[in-house]
Amino acid sequence: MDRTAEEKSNVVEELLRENGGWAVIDGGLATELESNGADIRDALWSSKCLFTCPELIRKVHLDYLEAGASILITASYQATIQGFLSRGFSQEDSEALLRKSVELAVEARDLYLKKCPQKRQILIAASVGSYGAYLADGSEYSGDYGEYVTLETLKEFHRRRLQVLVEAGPDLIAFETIPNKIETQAYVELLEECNIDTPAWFAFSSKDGVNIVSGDSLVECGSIADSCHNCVAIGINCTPPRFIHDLIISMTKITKKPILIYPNSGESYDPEKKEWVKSAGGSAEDFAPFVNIWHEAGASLIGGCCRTSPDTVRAISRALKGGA
Ligand SMILES: C[S+](C)CC[C@H](N)C(=O)O
Ligand SMILES: N[C@@H](CCS)C(=O)O
Ligand SMILES: [Zn+2]
Repeated sequence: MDRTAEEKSNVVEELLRENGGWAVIDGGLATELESNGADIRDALWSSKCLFTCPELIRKVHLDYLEAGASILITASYQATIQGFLSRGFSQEDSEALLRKSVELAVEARDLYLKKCPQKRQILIAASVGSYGAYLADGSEYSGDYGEYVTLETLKEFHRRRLQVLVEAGPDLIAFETIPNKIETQAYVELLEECNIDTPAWFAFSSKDGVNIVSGDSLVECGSIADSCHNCVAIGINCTPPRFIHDLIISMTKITKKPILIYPNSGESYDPEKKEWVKSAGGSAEDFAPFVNIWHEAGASLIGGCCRTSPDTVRAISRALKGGA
């Protein structure tokens, strides 16, 4: 049965209510695909797996559900029509690959619920990575697109991709690793212009605990997201754990919507080698002891991003249940 626009927009609130005020997002999908043997050192990054090993994506989604996640983020972060076309796929096949990312997560949810004795709500969030992710040069961590990329360029870039993902029926759209104000604005305008009624979250990335990675103001970008009718949660992803607390405090000042955080391990990404490099930031396992502090500070949706694993999600889940 089709859900009404109002039912659709309440999914996050309902999940939080059912769960007692918090919910666990999954961990790094790409990271776990790599840990399972996938080679994603490629311009399409993890979205390459949509045509090379779709069954592995389904397995990794299942592993995250078994670890305690209630929200699965699809393998579409770097899946774009332009990226697939440049690899020789037709328009039709490119759109089918985008839909496939949502279908794989839905299949994992169905498989999990079939064998899970305790039924629980599980949401599918369709990942939309930035234009910088598509460029495959790590520019989602700088937000520097040069002077020729305009608001209109970005809207044109994302428009059909967003429509196809929405038509595949996810519960949510996850705008992730948003690096700058212009792309935030592009997403908000597209949701409106395309009459999309699927709820969305806006997750920004930061490398200083104050602003988002481009240097644009978190307060300003968060407020643009907050004023968007579709927006049901705002937060931070793929950011070192040591910055998270201050960022949550900043966000509590600009929104009453649920705050989400899913940090990375604190390592740095080398876009040329497509490898993560150890830094003083520590390891993913280190952040589980902080999740209750982050929850008390105002975050209600908590998970992990790059270089986190089902073990991270298990530890987050245990900590929030009071077992850490
Ligand atoms: C979130 S980053 C690690 C994704 C990969 C990057 N866009 C690249 O293509 O190198
Ligand atoms: N959700 C993405 C990473 C965003 S930085 C993935 O792991 O595939
Ligand atoms: Zn990440």
